[in-house]
Amino acid sequence: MITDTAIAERPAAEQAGMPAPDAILQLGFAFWQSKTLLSAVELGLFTLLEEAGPLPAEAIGERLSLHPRAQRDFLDALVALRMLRRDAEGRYANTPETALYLVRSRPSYVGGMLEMANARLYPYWGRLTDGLRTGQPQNEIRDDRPGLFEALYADPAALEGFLRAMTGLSRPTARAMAGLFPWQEHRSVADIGCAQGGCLAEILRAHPHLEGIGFDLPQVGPIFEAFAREQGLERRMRFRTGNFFTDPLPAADVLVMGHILHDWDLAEKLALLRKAHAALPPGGALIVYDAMIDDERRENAYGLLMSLNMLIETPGGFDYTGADCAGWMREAGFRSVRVQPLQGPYAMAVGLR
Ligand SMILES: C[S@@+](CC[C@H](N)C(=O)[O-])C[C@H]1O[C@@H](n2cnc3c(N)ncnc32)[C@H](O)[C@@H]1O
Repeated sequence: MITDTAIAERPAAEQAGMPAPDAILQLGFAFWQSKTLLSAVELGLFTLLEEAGPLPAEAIGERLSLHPRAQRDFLDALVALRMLRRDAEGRYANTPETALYLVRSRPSYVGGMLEMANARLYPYWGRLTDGLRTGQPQNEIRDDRPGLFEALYADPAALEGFLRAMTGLSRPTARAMAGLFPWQEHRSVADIGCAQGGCLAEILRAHPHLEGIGFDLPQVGPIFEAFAREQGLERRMRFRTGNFFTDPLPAADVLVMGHILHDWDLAEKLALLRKAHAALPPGGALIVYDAMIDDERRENAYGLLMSLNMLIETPGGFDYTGADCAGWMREAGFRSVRVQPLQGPYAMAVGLR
């Protein structure tokens, strides 16, 4: 995006031999693009276009109750952002990417995460400066409510939205993990803090010899079980209720902790790693995955921003580098610890008991 100011400033900057301000301005206004996409997901635009498209602006406006003043700019902005296509007759349609990932009925849908970003993270990130000053969460638990999961899970719609969001977020990483870990050497896997079960389903589908357990808080059980049935995996993935701080972890050859350690402070992270070590049989493995920050803390902007998201969302959580994680795992007793990239900003740390 090039703003008017950037256009006016660039020749002046170039003439004076100075760097142009474009990158700064684009980053500063990146929320315009982001919120336009998030509103399109909230409105179900991509799903509508898949079911009834291609459609002209007026028809979309009518179906989604958009004000006539907003219709064309909203849709054409999405064309310019490469999220929609417009044909010669002025009808709008999905791109191959939005058709695959932003249509609600598709198993490849990643919009659950964007729905949560729109409903929760977008307003809470508006208070980032308060979080930076106070070190306190800026979400539902800002006013001393018990904890993130207790607050979320008290509201069934928020619970379902959050769990669906986790599936959207973790599916590409789970797919990479399904291909990059030697699953053929193991028979069972337990996903600790499994949410809806999206990660487990990807692993089990790729490796038909494996049996899986999803371990999570009791409120998650019915949603996990419904998802397992939907995936046709109800015989191979079972739910075990438990609290990973106070209850024993399930027995399995491989334990997975995805997006778990980053929710907690250092003492809690170490307690979870020790507990995983104690629960595994000799030769068993722990896989930790997160948007691990590069060891120099210079490159993985997503991982670093995810850590700021933990500042907004939790009392003590933070993201960490692969070297941090490997060090903690060794401290907890794991051997042969290695860190391996998965996809995008994600990496896994694997350690053996
Ligand atoms: C950020 S989500 C990660 C979900 C999933 N592993 C993934 O990567 O998509 C954290 C999960 O941990 C679960 N959880 C939080 N506290 C827990 C506890 N004390 N015991 C068991 N599960 C817990 C939550 O219910 C949620 O499903």
